[in-house]
Amino acid sequence: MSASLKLAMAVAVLAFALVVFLNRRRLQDSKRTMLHPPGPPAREMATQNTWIKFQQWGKEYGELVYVQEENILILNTSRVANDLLEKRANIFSDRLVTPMMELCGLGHIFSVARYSSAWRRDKKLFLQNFREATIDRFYPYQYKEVHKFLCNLSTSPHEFMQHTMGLSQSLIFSSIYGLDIHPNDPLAHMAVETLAIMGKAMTIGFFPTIELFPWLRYFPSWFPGCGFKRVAAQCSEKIETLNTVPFDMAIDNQKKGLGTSIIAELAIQNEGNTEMMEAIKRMGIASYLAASDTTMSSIGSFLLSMTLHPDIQRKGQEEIDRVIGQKRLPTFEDRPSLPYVEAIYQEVMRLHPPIPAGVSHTSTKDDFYRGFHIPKGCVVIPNIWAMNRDEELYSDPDKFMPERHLDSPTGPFTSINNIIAFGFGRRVCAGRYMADNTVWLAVASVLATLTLGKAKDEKGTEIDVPGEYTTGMFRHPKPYQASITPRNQNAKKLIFATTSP
Ligand code: HEM
Repeated sequence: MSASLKLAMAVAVLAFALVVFLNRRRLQDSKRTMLHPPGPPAREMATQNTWIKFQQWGKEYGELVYVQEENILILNTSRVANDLLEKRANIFSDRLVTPMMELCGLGHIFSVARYSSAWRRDKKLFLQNFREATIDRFYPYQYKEVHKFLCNLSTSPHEFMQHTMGLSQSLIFSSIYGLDIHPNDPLAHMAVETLAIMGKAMTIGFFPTIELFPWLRYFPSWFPGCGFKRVAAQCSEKIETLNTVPFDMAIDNQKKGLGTSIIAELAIQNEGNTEMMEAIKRMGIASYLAASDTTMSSIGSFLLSMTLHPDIQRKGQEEIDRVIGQKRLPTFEDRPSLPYVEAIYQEVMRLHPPIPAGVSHTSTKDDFYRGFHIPKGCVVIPNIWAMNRDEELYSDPDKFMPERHLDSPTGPFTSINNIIAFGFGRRVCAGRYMADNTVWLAVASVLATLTLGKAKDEKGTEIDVPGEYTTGMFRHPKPYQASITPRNQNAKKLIFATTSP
């Protein structure tokens, strides 16, 4: 090749590179000047009750609130959530996995994992086993655990919060692994602790040093400001134990003929397939981590709502007496005949979503919506709390009012897709059919047999119930005192008949 040809080619390559460079610069500049949705500066972000702050911002800035320095977009109505997270699910289905989450060993838990082929395989496995058509395989476990819950509430009513947690935990261990794990079992304790750390690790602003200086992850835990590493190491160790111990126990039980389970059956079907075995393990731990705090929160909110609203409780009880009578406990077959009970359930899910600020989605490319630019990598927070209190959809939105569902055009028996508490699009709750059944059965069974009310002090004066909730990723009623008694002798007999052999 002649020298002049080489020179010409070099010039051409340089010119091409310059054009690409300038184009990219122009694109970046234009993106920088593109219009983002309005919003406050990052310093106004809260770490407690974030959903309430986001709701207030919604009133100030509108349905879309953008925190530019953090590339965070808050969605305050189901309309915008539907447009972005459902209709544009190809863009808005990723998750943000922060360095802290990675250190905690959460990166591969599929409920919080990145949107990838591994996630798709795990979700498929999950949906195959938790889809609506086969969800009745969990009925026997749900009946057993809810009936045990009724017994526990009758025998030690003051421990109602522990019983609610026990129900949510035992159900998942029994229905997924076939294990009878008592709430005092070290495994159950470990799971509760893991969830607590997980909630913190996923809350923006909770571990500020690692968020601000991600490279600190490479420093030892004794280094000033690196205490988060100790927390993360504990979490990751617990996750490993939760991933393997119940799985191994389930397989062992199956081999010894001590009982089967969905996990053991899947493991046997896929013996020798290491990839699938790992996916089955992940399904187990993902179920546990996603199911227990959420189910417990919903049932806890139901108990609190009945304590605070005796008139509503009475209407629910009257419907059950009228439709089912007092000679048996409610079953899933009764559900379509109990509109008021359904309305109570729907109202609990509306007013008290267990994850009020939802689980964030992340966008995988630039997008434009309503004339606004939503940059790639944007953390999208679906503020379920505000969506469920949208004044355009719900009159007097802060009021516990089951009747609103009876009066709505769709009636109380709406599609599960309309229960916003279960999230959105491709990341929608994978266990929602199971969760929906468990919470409904607990609601109907408690109404059928027990009466909740305010506890009384030694002078016979009612003890106030402030109706307060915890803050954090999961929202739970704070401890309070309640009176829980069987509705009558017949109800007592029904409750204890369920546990007699
Ligand atoms: C009342 C009970 C429950 C509520 C309110 C609830 C709510 C949610 C929410 C809000 C999400 C995030 C959705 C999103 O990203 O938009 C989610 C995800 C998930 N839930 Fe639930 N959940 C409940 C019970 C359960 C149960 C019982 C299971 C399993 C047995 C479960 C398994 C999952 C899984 C695996 C995911 C992750 C889905 C994904 O990332 O693709 N959940 N849930």
